[in-house]
Amino acid sequence: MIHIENLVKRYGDLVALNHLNLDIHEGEIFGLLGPNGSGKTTAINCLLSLLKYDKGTIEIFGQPMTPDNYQAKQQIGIVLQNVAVFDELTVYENIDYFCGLYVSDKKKRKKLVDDAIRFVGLEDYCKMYPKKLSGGLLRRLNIACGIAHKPRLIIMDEPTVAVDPQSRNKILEGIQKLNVQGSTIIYTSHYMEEIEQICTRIAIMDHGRVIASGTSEELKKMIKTGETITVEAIFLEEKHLQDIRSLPHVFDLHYENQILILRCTGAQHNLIRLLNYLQSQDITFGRVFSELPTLNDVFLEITGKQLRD
Ligand SMILES: Nc1ncnc2c1ncn2[C@@H]1O[C@H](COP(=O)(O)OP(=O)(O)OP(=O)(O)O)[C@@H](O)[C@H]1O
Repeated sequence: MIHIENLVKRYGDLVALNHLNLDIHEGEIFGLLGPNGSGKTTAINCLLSLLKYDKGTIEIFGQPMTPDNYQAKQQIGIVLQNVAVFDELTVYENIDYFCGLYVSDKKKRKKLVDDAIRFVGLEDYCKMYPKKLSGGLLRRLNIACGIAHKPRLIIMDEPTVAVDPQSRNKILEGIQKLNVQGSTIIYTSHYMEEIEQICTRIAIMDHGRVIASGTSEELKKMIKTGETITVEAIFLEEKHLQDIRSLPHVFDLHYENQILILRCTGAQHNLIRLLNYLQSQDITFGRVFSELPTLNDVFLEITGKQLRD
């Protein structure tokens, strides 16, 4: 459905997209995950022909995407980071206005607007003006305005930034529902939990290019980390650290402020082996937990830095 090849976008000397390649297929909830400044919004803006780029090609629905490709634009719904609604119009009127840009038939439009209102759970707020809405409700309105015309492709750029957990869950559930109803979705975020929860395929971006892509499971299989074990309130001497470092399957050890963090390759009994060792040395400790790899581990291993700022 979307083919982006070798896309380069510069802002003066800054290279925001550095030979970006992306393929997105019909039916996916495609997640673009990356830290602040990695180029997600720039990529979306180029895809929508809102920004001129320096090099590369973008195809959408099998045609080149250009500023005057209105046929393609009609089939796209956009929910951008900044809420863009009219303060002079009520909730209902706002959604009706945006839907009216695509659907002129009044009867058909009424049904679409009603569907969108139900969809984001704004039934009780139809007559309210945006200024009276909380941040979370305003975001939901922003989404309803972007998706009411039931587009084939929906692009959402960080729709949950600064949203309360209840609204966030509602938004995430809604995105999955839209996908089931037939829309392909591109979802950008720097929240890896959200991306993991809803996306069927993920591209991790850093410095304007894709550094890894696949399903969440595929991405996690690409890395060495199979398990991260944390032990709190533990006092260890250098000799212990050396012993622990040489336990089977341990490939990285971090010890600071009496917290031990061990990264192990995917193997059974890593935790038991560590606990047996601590017991054999009469070492006391507080909380212990073992975690499976996260997308942050994928990012950390590939780039050497955390996904979060
Ligand atoms: N209009 C602009 N002029 C100059 N530099 C820009 C402009 N827009 C973005 N940049 C820079 O381009 C890089 C990519 O920014 P972009 O907003 O695409 O990243 P992002 O991954 O969407 O980040 P965020 O999660 O913060 O939205 C950053 O270094 C940013 O500072």
